[in-house]
Amino acid sequence: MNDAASGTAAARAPSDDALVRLDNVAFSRGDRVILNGLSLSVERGSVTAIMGGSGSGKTTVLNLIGGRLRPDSGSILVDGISVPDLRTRELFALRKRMGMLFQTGALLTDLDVFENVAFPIREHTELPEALVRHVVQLKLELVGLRGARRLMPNELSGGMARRVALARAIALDPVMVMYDEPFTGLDPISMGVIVKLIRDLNDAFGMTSVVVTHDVEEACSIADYIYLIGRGHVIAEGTPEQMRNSPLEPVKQFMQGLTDGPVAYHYPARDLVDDLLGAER
Ligand SMILES: Nc1ncnc2c1ncn2[C@@H]1O[C@H](COP(=O)(O)OP(=O)(O)OP(=O)(O)O)[C@@H](O)[C@H]1O
Repeated sequence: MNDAASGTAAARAPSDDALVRLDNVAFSRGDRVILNGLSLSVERGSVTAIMGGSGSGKTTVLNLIGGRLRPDSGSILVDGISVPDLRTRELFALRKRMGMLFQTGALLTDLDVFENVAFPIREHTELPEALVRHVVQLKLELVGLRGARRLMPNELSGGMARRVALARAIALDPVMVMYDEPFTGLDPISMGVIVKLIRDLNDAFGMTSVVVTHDVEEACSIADYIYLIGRGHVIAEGTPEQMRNSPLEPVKQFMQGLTDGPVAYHYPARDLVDDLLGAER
């Protein structure tokens, strides 16, 4: 890692130990270019944060890594495997190795905590019931909620629900977990708990974590390496310290939470005057 926060994906020396590598990825939805020449890599065993303004394409990147979306061009390798080239069954197998904690974190509302965590195990394996129970208890113990296993989702606080979702994301012992906005809507204490859990689980089990977030403080406290994306590609990258000290305006703007600056705040739209004077379109 060198010369970071300098604004290009080439800032980090290439490493053979990347679990995920995106190279020159382009992705559009209709006429709208979302990603255009995005390159990044995620080192094995690391916690890597992907930051960027709203709508900058962070969730899209996770969906591309997980094979839920296909790039228009560029390559996406996970553990050396080209994700866009996988057939459905192979993709399914790869996804078992990737835990995902979605932004909405939705637990299945009709199932209790225990059954929510058991769900992916029952879906993806044929483990005998006794072993399923064993695994679920262990996962719940890791997030401190073994005692809450018979509660229903509507009986949980936001922080507890997030922890259950985390236990579910690691139920199948994934090599990598992707977290989409894991801190959103949590009070500072619950946020601190989730930050610590993500870091501790990553380190204790030798996992690799990718965390998409807007939260600068949390990203800096949890991540080994940060990518800031905008305008379809990596604007800057570096360790938290390098990002904090970056002289680049877009990085300063983002790290200091300023709405005015080079990073676009507005979703692309036609001219305001045209909208105010023109007919609805
Ligand atoms: N299913 C979809 N259909 C059409 N456009 C979409 C769809 N999902 C996302 N987009 C658009 O793609 C762009 C990137 O979305 P994405 O969710 O990746 O951004 P993000 O950086 O994760 O944003 P946020 O932080 O607000 O969640 C946005 O402009 C969004 O409107």
